[in-house]
Amino acid sequence: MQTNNVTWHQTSVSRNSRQQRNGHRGCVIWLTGLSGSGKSTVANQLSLALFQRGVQTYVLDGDNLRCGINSNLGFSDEDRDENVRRVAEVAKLFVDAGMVVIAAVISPMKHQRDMARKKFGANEFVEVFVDCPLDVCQTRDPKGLYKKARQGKIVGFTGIDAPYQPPAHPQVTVQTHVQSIEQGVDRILHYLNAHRTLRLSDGL
Ligand SMILES: Nc1ncnc2c1ncn2[C@@H]1O[C@H](COP(=O)(O)OS(=O)(=O)O)[C@@H](OP(=O)(O)O)[C@H]1O
Ligand SMILES: Nc1ncnc2c1ncn2[C@@H]1O[C@H](COP(=O)(O)OP(=O)(O)O)[C@@H](O)[C@H]1O
Repeated sequence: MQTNNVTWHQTSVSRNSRQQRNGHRGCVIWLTGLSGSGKSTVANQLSLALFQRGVQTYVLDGDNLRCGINSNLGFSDEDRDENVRRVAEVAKLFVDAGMVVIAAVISPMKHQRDMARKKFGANEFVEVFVDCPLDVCQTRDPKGLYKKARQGKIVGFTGIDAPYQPPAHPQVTVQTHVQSIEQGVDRILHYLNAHRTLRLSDGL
C-alpha cells in the first residue's frame, strides 16, 4: 500500500510468530466509562490477572497517555477525537506486537469508539462498558475533579457539562456500583474465555 509517498514495510518478525511465541493472540480490551467509574482500577486488576496467567498485557490509560504522546491535547470535541484516535493507533501497534492491550479511556462518543473498533479485526476489539451512575462517580471523586467541575474550575467535564454516550451494545458491561472489582474482572475474563479471544487456533 502506498499513500502520500509513504510505503508500508512488512516486518521480518510477523505478528503470527509473536503470537505463537506468546502462546496467545493479541487483542484490545477497550474500557469506556465516566471519570471515576473504575476504568483504571479494573484495567490494572485485569492486567495483573492476565499477567499472572502468563499473558503479555499492557495498560493504555487515558490520563497516562495525556502526560506524553497526547500532552498537546485538551478536552474539546476535536481534541477528544484525536486523543481516542491516537490511543487506538498505539493499541494497534501493541496488538501487532502480539499483546493484549487494555485501554482505559473515557472515549465518550459512540463515533469515537466505532472509529477505534474499525482499526481492528473481528473479535479483536472487546468493548467493555464500565457502568456506574454519575452520582456514585461524583461521590467517589478520586481526584477531586467533579468538585472542581461543579465549582466551575473545569469547563467541559464529562457527565457535568460535556456529553457521555453509553455504549448500546458493549461486549461486556461491568457495573462497579454493585459488583466488586474482582467480579468485574471475572466478567471480562469469562467473556475472553467463552469467545476464545486469546486462544491460538487454525490459521493463527
Ligand atoms: N474535562 C474533562 N473531562 C473528562 N476528564 C478530564 C477532564 N479534564 C481532565 N480530565 C482527566 O482526564 C482523564 C480523561 O482522559 P481521557 O483521555 O480518557 O478522555 S477522553 O477519552 O479524551 O474523553 C480523566 O481520567 P479518568 O478520571 O480516569 O477518566 C481525568 O483525570
Ligand atoms: N467495583 C469497583 N470497581 C472499580 N472501582 C471501584 C469499585 N468500587 C469502588 N471503586 C473505586 O472507585 C474509584 C474508581 O477510580 P478510577 O479507577 O480511577 O476510575 P476511572 O479510571 O474510571 O476514572 C477507585 O477509587 C476505586 O477504588
